[in-house]
Amino acid sequence: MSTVLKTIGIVGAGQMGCGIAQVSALAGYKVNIYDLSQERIESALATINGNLARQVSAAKMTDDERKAALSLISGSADVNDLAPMDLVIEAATEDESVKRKIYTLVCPVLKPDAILATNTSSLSITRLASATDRPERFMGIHFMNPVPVMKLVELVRGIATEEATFKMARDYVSSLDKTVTVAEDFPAFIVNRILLPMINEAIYTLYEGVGTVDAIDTAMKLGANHPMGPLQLADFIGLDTCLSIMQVLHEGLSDSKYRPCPLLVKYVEAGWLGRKSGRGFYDYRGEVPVPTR
Ligand SMILES: CC(=O)CC(=O)SCCNC(=O)CCNC(=O)[C@H](O)C(C)(C)COP(=O)(O)OP(=O)(O)OC[C@H]1O[C@@H](n2cnc3c(N)ncnc32)[C@H](O)[C@@H]1OP(=O)(O)O
Ligand SMILES: NC(=O)C1=CN([C@@H]2O[C@H](COP(=O)(O)OP(=O)(O)OC[C@H]3O[C@@H](n4cnc5c(N)ncnc54)[C@H](OP(=O)(O)O)[C@@H]3O)[C@@H](O)[C@H]2O)C=CC1
Repeated sequence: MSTVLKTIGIVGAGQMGCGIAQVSALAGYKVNIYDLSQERIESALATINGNLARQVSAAKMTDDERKAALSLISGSADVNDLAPMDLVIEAATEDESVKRKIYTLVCPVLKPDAILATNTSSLSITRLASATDRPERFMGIHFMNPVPVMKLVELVRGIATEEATFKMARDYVSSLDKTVTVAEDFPAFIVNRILLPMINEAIYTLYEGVGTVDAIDTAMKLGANHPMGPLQLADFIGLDTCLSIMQVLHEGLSDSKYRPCPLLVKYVEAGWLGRKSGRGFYDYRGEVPVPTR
């Protein structure tokens, strides 16, 4: 555990917020999750409990460890409950206007010396920092999905981020037994600058009829040794998040090679967001995922 930070606030009880809460509690931090509705919080706590219970069943953790971790996590739809937190990590929807509104709400509640971080996949840290009252104590702490499994965390400084802030974030990430890589504040940083164009190209490959969903995913799993096919991974990340990242790359780098595939745009417009909405390139409503094209 970090010697300075003891309490972690999380904004956004989605898939990333749950994962960050889980690994933080397992490392001994007291965690408070904030989201818009109590219903969302309850569902997040149930997800975290389910993940920990699976670890207990697989004899990877004792039931006492599960209980100890759960006892460190609380959640509420009252933003004032973030007031005592030393570090608050915003993991809400990948939409700049949503994040800006959250900072307007959260900053007045926080201790003056609290650190505010964002788990954004792509947005400018410097620009997000300008919507806070503490650009020097603001930075990107970018976890990968699924958080409990993936070893990497990208750290991204904005132009105003102080060295003390960066060091505290690095110590926190190391205390979770994760590996830090440092990225400069460019659109989508390192992992998504490389990964998302590959996923977008896989969607173009489907759109142009080069292969079916199954053919494309099998090709990349068995032909390139990827643990998930690119369309399966897109569904796992969330197609809304994939589209937002491609839009940030396209606009931020002004290069047509990052143009989001029109099929990706259509799926998001249809509300087909991948696993989290029950349908994306696969249909998740049955026993096993079924390719939709
Ligand atoms: C968009 C961004 O901003 C950045 C990103 O995150 S990009 C996405 C990066 N992530 C990836 O690329 C993931 C690629 N996929 C994989 O690595 C693997 O398919 C996977 C680790 C997700 C699953 O691996 P697998 O071998 O097929 O499955 P499985 O054997 O069931 O699971 C392996 C472990 O992961 C855990 N796991 C799997 N999915 C999980 C989830 N959603 N949440 C928590 N734990 C999970 C399992 O419990 C299991 O743990 P143990 O080894 O302790 O038992
Ligand atoms: N998915 C991925 O693979 C990765 C995502 N990220 C990044 O992490 C962040 C979260 O992504 P992810 O967890 O996948 O997204 P999800 O859609 O799973 O979760 C987002 C959560 O934020 C909540 N939310 C929306 N608006 C507000 C608000 N104003 N106040 C509080 N909570 C709000 C949503 O609530 P509701 O559903 O009610 O709107 C939802 O619970 C994004 O910035 C994303 O880019 C980073 C790494 C990997």
